[in-house]
Amino acid sequence: MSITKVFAPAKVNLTLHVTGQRRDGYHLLDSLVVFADVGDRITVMPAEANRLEVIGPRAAGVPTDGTNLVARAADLFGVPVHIVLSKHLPAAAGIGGGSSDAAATILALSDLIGDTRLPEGVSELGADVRVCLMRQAARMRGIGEDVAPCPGLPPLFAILANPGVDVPTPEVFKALEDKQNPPMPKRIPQGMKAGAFIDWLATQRNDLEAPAIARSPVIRDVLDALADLPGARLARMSGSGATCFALFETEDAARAGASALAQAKPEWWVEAAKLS
Ligand SMILES: C[C@](O)(CO)[C@H](O)COP(=O)(O)OP(=O)(O)OC[C@H]1O[C@@H](n2ccc(N)nc2=O)[C@H](O)[C@@H]1O
Ligand SMILES: Nc1ncnc2c1ncn2[C@@H]1O[C@H](COP(=O)(O)OP(=O)(O)OP(=O)(O)O)[C@@H](O)[C@H]1O
Repeated sequence: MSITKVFAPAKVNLTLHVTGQRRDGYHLLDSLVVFADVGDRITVMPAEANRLEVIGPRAAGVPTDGTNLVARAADLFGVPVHIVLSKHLPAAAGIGGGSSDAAATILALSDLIGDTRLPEGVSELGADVRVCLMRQAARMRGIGEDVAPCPGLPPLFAILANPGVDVPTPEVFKALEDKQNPPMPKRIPQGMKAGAFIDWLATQRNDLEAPAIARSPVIRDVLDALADLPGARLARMSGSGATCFALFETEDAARAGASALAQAKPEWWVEAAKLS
């Protein structure tokens, strides 16, 4: 066994339609999910006993004990490992930090032990873990367990912005008044250029945006600031927030916008990213 390094990309919900609620309280979703080229990094090494180190610019406040999703994912394999988690994504931010870290840990351990079969208990780690294991554009339905690749989308240039407020996912779902909303159309358009695809995305929704803004009004400020940037074609919240994204037709426009926003709002987390 040797050292394995895996990137854990930010997950972005380009759309998030809440279409119903199950008896156990979990919500039914229809979401178009893509992944960014910004994310956390996981290094896994064989060890005598389990050990987890959390380092990096966004490590503060992230659990370092057995509750970290990385530790919980590693436990599913029953093999002692030393894991270094380098946090670059804000936590409790709607971009799947913990879920993507858990998925990356599963991929790293599968590689280390040379067995690509998924262990029991993956779904219990979180609703977003399945889609994060795919690491490519996907349509996610059910409560998150029904994931299908969604090929043929154009690469999108984006800014991700988070104002620094933690938004606990259960609170946002609970505050959603109307749980029965229309799904996305049966077919998601394929083969479109970025501009036309962004126009189509604008006809879709994130149903958690309103309840998240009601709880944390600063999210409205983030959306407004993103929408005002030159060349921004669409601003929307990801997941249950508070991270929002703006989409641009060119990489230059996204990079220029990210620099301007980071300067105007130094207390926010702001990153230019390519989504695919
Ligand atoms: C909002 C999304 O980020 C969209 O991608 C996900 O659905 C949430 O994924 P996650 O953070 O991995 O969620 P989990 O850790 O499994 O669930 C956190 C809480 O969110 C609520 N939850 C989550 C997923 C879902 N389909 N319905 C829900 O109602 C439940 O109250 C649950 O206790
Ligand atoms: N590896 C991890 N990184 C960040 N937070 C973690 C991790 N493991 C456990 N946590 C805990 O999980 C909580 C939720 O963090 P996470 O970054 O997964 O956000 P999220 O908004 O639920 O993501 P999602 O987009 O899937 O809804 C944090 O407040 C933190 O206490």
